[in-house]
Amino acid sequence: MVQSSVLGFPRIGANRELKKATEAYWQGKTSAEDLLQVGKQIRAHNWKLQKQAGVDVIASNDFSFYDQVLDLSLLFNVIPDRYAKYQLSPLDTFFAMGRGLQRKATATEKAVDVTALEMVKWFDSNYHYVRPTFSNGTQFRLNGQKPVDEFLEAKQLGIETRPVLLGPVSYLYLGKADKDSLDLEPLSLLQKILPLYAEILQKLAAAGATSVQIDEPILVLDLEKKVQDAFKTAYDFLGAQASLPEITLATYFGTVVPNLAAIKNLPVAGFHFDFVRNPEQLDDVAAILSDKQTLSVGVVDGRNIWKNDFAKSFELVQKAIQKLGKDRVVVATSSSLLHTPVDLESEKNLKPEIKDWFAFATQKVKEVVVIAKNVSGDDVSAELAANAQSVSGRASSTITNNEAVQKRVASIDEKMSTRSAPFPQRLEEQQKVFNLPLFPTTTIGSFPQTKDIRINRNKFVKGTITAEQYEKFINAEIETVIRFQEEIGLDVLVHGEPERNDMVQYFGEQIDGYAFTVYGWVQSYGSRYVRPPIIVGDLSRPKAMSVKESVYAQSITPKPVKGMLTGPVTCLRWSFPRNDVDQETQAMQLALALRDEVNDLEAAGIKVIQVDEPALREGLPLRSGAERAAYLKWAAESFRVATSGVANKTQIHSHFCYSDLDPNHIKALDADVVSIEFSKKDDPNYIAEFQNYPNHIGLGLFDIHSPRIPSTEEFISKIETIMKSYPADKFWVNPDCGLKTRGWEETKLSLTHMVEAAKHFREVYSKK
Ligand code: MET
Ligand SMILES: [Zn+2]
Repeated sequence: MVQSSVLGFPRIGANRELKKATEAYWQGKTSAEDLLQVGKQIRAHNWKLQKQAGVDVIASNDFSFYDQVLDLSLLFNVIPDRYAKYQLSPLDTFFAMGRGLQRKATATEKAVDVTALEMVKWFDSNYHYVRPTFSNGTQFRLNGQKPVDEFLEAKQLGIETRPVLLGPVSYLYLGKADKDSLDLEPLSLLQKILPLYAEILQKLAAAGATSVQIDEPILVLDLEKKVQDAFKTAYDFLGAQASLPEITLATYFGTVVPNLAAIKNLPVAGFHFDFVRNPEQLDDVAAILSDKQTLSVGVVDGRNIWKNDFAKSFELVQKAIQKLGKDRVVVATSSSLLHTPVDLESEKNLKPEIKDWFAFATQKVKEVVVIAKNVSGDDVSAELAANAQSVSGRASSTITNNEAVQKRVASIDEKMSTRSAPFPQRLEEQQKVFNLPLFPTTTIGSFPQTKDIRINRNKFVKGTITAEQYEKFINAEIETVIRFQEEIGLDVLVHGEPERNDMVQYFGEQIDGYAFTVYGWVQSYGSRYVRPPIIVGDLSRPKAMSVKESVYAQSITPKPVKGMLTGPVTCLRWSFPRNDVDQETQAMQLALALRDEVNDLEAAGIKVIQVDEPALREGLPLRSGAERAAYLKWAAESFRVATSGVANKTQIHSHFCYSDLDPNHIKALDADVVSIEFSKKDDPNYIAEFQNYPNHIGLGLFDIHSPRIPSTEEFISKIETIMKSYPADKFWVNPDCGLKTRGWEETKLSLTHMVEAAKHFREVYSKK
């Protein structure tokens, strides 16, 4: 029998139980025990679901209350002193590292004030992990035994699982040195951390685990020789330990072929690779296996929602079987299913024709089993026939094709993607319009999405309030936001985005060619989940999408109000894209829709327009080379197509967050002003990288993921640090990102302090 394997299952619960439980705990409404109980229920549910579907290899330790990388930092005691010193419970230390903590002293507890660790994109996905942060003083030791506890929990339910752990080389490589130890090279800690891996694996073996999945996702990156060599050091060490479970070394989201030398001859029981992204790697990877090693063939996509094409998957798995034999091949998901929504069956509003094209995590689990059964010789003819029908139905559907859109994309030329004057000239014309002071202040767009906003939006969606009532409500919200910004003296205002459920979904709903789910949530970071819209066909904009709200906001204030749009690359990346049309084409279709919107905003009197591209970086192909160069070219071009239809005096802003951004990547967008997430980068080298950025830039001054309120002095000292290597005349003052997840109280104070700091520097400079 060919075995079936699922590398990980979404942990948020079918009804976002995890979000509700963690947030209630953070707000002090429930106890730690309550929270732990919810985690236990979700895990049990997920394991049983997979067991019942007939999956042979089910993962454990794929659950986390915040992030699986942060779990490992807690497990290995990689806890910077600024957290450890408060001696919080392990759970609270964990959350403090993930999201920061600011707590006033009480009769029994000391005050706590600490920012979050850096959060970074997980490869090219929209998931974010908390970056392991190492110091010279880090005391590695095991802190609890989460993987063992969860293995035993499943065992008690009668379910044998395969624990999953992020591997030592990837764990270190994805981390960084803390600001007190900048010379520390994380990989130099390998010898210190390997004994901990051995220890936890021994404990797992003692608990009855016969095999483990160790993820080394960095094997799909360009790796220097010393990183490649670290694999041999690490796995030879583990291979030499007595009584460890068998190791399946897993990697995904790309091809492993350029790094094959690093994993050849490693003493592991088998490998897992992603054959959805790179089916062509089969011959090369099969060639390096020793004759006992198994190959887990990832053919069910862990990153998208399209139904598997069984015929294609069989062909690939059969090919693997021909090379290796049935008992050395495992049929698997390409990666963890963390990146897919939980269950398609919850969706009642999708058109049946379209719904038939999708598979969510619960359906993917079944697909893996069907494929394994079929190659094992079991009769699954009914499943095969249904699958073939839906695959061919999608290919020939009229929903997917719009000729007018295809023609317009073909007509895009150089002129459409170039502003009519270079930046210095545009700036001069813009200064005449805006007459902004030095250190102009602005925000990134959204203001707190209060409960009241959500309640009214729901009422409107359900039809219990009329469109007029809803508009009145939204306008009142906009007015509150405008008045507040005027009051504290911000220079370039925003309308606050109260009408938006989500920055991509809001536009997607107004663009033809998209489909939407009701329950299709996917974890983005911590308790923040997104519900990516699905691109099913050619994309076009039937009418203006954002003009009404922007025009209203501008009508009630003399200060400039930014029009706010989500850029083409971000709309693409934060949707589930089509897999039958290339990404460039989808981005250009979106760019044209946005170009019409930008032009409409300008015509309606909006003088500053921000087109956000927070996902620009995550779309970057993981390896350097032709594919990456091509991406950078079309990504920048799509932004310019969207924004180049305006006059010189219209100021185009853009915004980036969530990632290490290379200033060279954003230069080609030619936006007049960009804002980037910056507050958690305590790295002077990173600031210096932006020194020569030609246009204006605002380096984010506070972390909007944390409720923590920085003082005016803190802002001043931050700005001072940045100014050591950054010119004052290009300096914008703004937060890291939008404020939608924050409360009003902290928003008011943080922004007030930020504006005070800007005013301080204006004074200083007016005296110079
Ligand atoms: C993730 S980037 C968010 C940008 C958006 N304009 C906002 O302020 O929320
Ligand atoms: Zn942002």
